[in-house]
Amino acid sequence: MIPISGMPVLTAAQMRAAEDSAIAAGTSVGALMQRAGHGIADAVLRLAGPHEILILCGPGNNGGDGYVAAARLLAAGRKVRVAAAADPRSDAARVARNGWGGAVEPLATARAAPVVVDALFGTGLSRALDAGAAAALARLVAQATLSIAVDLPSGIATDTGALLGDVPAVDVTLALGAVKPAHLLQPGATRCGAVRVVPIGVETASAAHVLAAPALATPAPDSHKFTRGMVAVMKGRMAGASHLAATAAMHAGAGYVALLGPTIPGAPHALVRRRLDDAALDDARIGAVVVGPGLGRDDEARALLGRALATAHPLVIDGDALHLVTPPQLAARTAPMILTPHAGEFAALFGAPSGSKLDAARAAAQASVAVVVFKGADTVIAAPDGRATLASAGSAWLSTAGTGDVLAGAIAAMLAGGRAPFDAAGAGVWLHAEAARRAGPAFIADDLAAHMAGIFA
Ligand SMILES: NC(=O)C1=CN([C@@H]2O[C@H](COP(=O)(O)OP(=O)(O)OC[C@H]3O[C@@H](n4cnc5c(N)ncnc54)[C@H](O)[C@@H]3O)[C@@H](O)[C@H]2O)[C@@H](O)CC1
Ligand SMILES: [K+]
Repeated sequence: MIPISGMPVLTAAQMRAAEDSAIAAGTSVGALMQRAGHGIADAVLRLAGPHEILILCGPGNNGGDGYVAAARLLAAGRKVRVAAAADPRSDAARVARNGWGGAVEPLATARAAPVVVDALFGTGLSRALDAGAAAALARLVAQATLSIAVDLPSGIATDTGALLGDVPAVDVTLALGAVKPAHLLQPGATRCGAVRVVPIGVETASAAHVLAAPALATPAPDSHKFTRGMVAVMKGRMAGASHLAATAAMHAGAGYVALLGPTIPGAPHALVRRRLDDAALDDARIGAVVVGPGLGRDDEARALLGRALATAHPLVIDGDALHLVTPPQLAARTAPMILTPHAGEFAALFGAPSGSKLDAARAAAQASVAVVVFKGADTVIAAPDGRATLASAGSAWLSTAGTGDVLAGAIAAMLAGGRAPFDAAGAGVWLHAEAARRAGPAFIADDLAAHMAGIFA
C-alpha cells in the first residue's frame, strides 16, 4: 500500500495500454490478476484484523481480483466468504473463480460481515449497477465496520469521477497499479475514502500526477528582499480581497509585496502601499502581478486589468478579472500567466467544461497558453504542454469568502520566488491546502494566510 502523493494518474484506457504492454512483454493477464489479488489480500490482512471478511465479486477482472484475494485470505487462515451476482465472464476471472475453493453466496441475499470488500466492478464499468446489485452493495457497506473497494468503488466512472448511480462511500480504496482520475475528481473522490496504490508490476507513466509537497527551502544566507521575489497586487474596488492576497504573498515567503492603488495605511506595516502610476508597474524587479481579487467588473476594473495585461510581468489572474479578460487578450501576451478560476469563472471564460475536469483544465490551458488552476474540492492544475496535477481533497472549511484571494497571493509568491509557472501554481495550491489543514475547523481567510508561515518551519 503506497500513499498517492506524487503518483502518476492514468485513465482507464491508459491503464489498459500499460497492462497490454506488460502482457506483450510476457506477463499474462492471470499473472497480473494474481499480483493484484495478492496485493489486495495483504492490504486487507493489515487493515481488517481478525474479523470476518466478505468479498463481493463481479463478472469481470475486478471480480477476478476478488476471488484471488479471497483464496489468499483463506490460505492465511482468515474467515472469509464470497458473494456474486453472476458467473465470471473473462477467462482470467474464471480461472480465479476456480482457484477459490469455497462457496459463492448470491449477492442479493448475502449475509453482512464486519469487513466488506467491493470487487464488483472496476475500470470496465460501463453503466450504473442494476438495482439489485446496487441495493446489496449499499446494504453490505452500511452494515460493515470497514469497507474496502478494489480499484474503485463500484458505480464510479473511472475517468471523470461521475457517479453512474448511488454509490456508498467506502473507508479505503486500493487503486491497482496507478491512481485513476476518479480517485481525485468529485463526486467520486469522496466515495473512495483513503486511497492507497497496490503495485501490480506494470509500468505506469503519465503526464498527470497527484499533487505532491513542494520543496520549501529557507532563504539562502545572501538572499535579500528582491531576490526572494517581489509581488505587486492591483488593488480593486473591494480592498479587503487585495489585502488578503497581498498578506498571503508575504506569508508565503515573498520578499517584497506592494499593494498598488489608493489605500489607507495600517497593518500589516510590512506591506508597501504605492500609488498606481506607470513607474509602479514598470518596476523591473516585479516577479508577479496579481490582478482580480476584489477588482470589480466595471469600466474602472476593466482599465486596471488592461494595465496589468499591458505589462511584461508574469500575471496571476483571479476573481473578477476572469470575468473581464477575453481569450484574444490572453493570446496577445507572451509573459507567463496563471489563471485561477473556480467553476463559475471557468465557465465565464472558457464556456461550460466538457469531458472530465482534468480534460477541461487541459483544454483551457492549451487554448489560453496559460497555466490553469481549475479550483474546487478537486483542484486540477494544467499546463499548456499537457502536464497536469490533481490535488487530493483538502479541508471542506476552505469554502469561505477570501480563501481564493489567499490562494492567488500564495501562487504569486511562488512565481515571484523563481518557480516555473506550473510548479508555482502547484506549490501555491499545496501550501494553501496545508495551511487549511493546520487551521482546523471554521477558520477565516485571514487565519489561513498566517498559517502558511508555520509550514516553512
Ligand atoms: N486488464 C488487466 O490486465 C488487469 C485488470 N485488473 C482488474 O480488472 C479490472 C478491469 O476489468 P474489466 O475490464 O474486466 O472490468 P470490470 O471488472 O470492471 O467489469 C467488466 C465486466 O462487467 C460488465 N459490466 C460493465 N458494467 C456493468 C454493469 N453496470 N452491470 C453489469 N455488468 C457490467 C462488462 O460487460 C464486463 O463483463 C480493473 O479495475 C482491475 O480490478 C487486474 O486484475 C490487473 C490486471
Ligand atoms: K470495485
